[in-house]
Amino acid sequence: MDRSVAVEISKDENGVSQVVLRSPRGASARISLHGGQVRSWKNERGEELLFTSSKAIFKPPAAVRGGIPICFPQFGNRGSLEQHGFARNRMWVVDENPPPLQSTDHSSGNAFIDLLRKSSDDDMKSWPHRYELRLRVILSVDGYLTLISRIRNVNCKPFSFSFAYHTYFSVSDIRQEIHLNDSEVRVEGLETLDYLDNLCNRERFTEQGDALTFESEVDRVYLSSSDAVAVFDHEKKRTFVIRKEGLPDVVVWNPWEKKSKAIADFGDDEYKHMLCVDAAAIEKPITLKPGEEWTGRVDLSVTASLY
Ligand SMILES: O=P(O)(O)OC[C@H]1O[C@@H](O)[C@H](O)[C@@H](O)[C@@H]1O
Repeated sequence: MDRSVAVEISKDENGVSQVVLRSPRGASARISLHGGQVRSWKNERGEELLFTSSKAIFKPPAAVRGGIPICFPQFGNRGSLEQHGFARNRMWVVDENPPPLQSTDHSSGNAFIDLLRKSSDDDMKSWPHRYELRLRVILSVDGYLTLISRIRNVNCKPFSFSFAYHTYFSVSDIRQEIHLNDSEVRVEGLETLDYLDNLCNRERFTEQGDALTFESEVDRVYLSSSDAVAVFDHEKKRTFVIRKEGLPDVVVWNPWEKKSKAIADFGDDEYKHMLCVDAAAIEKPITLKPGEEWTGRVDLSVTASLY
């Protein structure tokens, strides 16, 4: 594929560069250099697959409420840094000459872009470590989205970090109570796992249900999950499949009614139409010695449901 056709670089309304990837069949993904954040992922019919709040603030430095913000080097408030770390609030650059990635074959016509964030003096004030964070975003011919992050320690001492692809999926209506007979939105692949409940001081519980359905606020970190998790959306007749490598944990978050009202850049009723399911490394932070590199990969696919 002629890469120049599949990848466009332009500026958004705030003058921030953004990259649009297009598949030959009409799917697209838009990535902003603000936060290295995937802002949009559309299928071949032009339907948006990621949620973005109608109250999202697009002016840097705040992260945009929606899409796929990158949480690094901290997840949530589990540390002394700002919530979810600083990577999502910083400017990234296009990496014109990234080191080769062994695992991925792009010869089949996938569109992709490489972004880079290097530690700045600002970062060093709160987190005194030199790092390079590379992100490759790939849109396959089928319209599937792959994000591969590589973090390298370019320091002379070890450091540890947490990481998450904080993925806001767009769903029809998450509320179980309005669906009498069926779970319109449910998550499978987390059955029997232990999780840390952020709503109960991170206490550890074991998932009992066959599938996760939703009737109130959820804020959990599922531990050591299998490498595939699925989000079924009955009404939209589609299923997201999240496959991951190097990312043992899965965050599931929905703020529900009361919390939504307390989030300034989030509409009061928008909780009904979003669900965050994040591939992440949280419980056991990753430690890198000088010169070492870590890779965390997520593959997001969406299929039409068969029911
Ligand atoms: O408002 P933020 O910083 O984007 O975070 C949103 C949520 O992100 C989730 O991943 C966390 O588990 C929640 O605790 C948090 O409230």
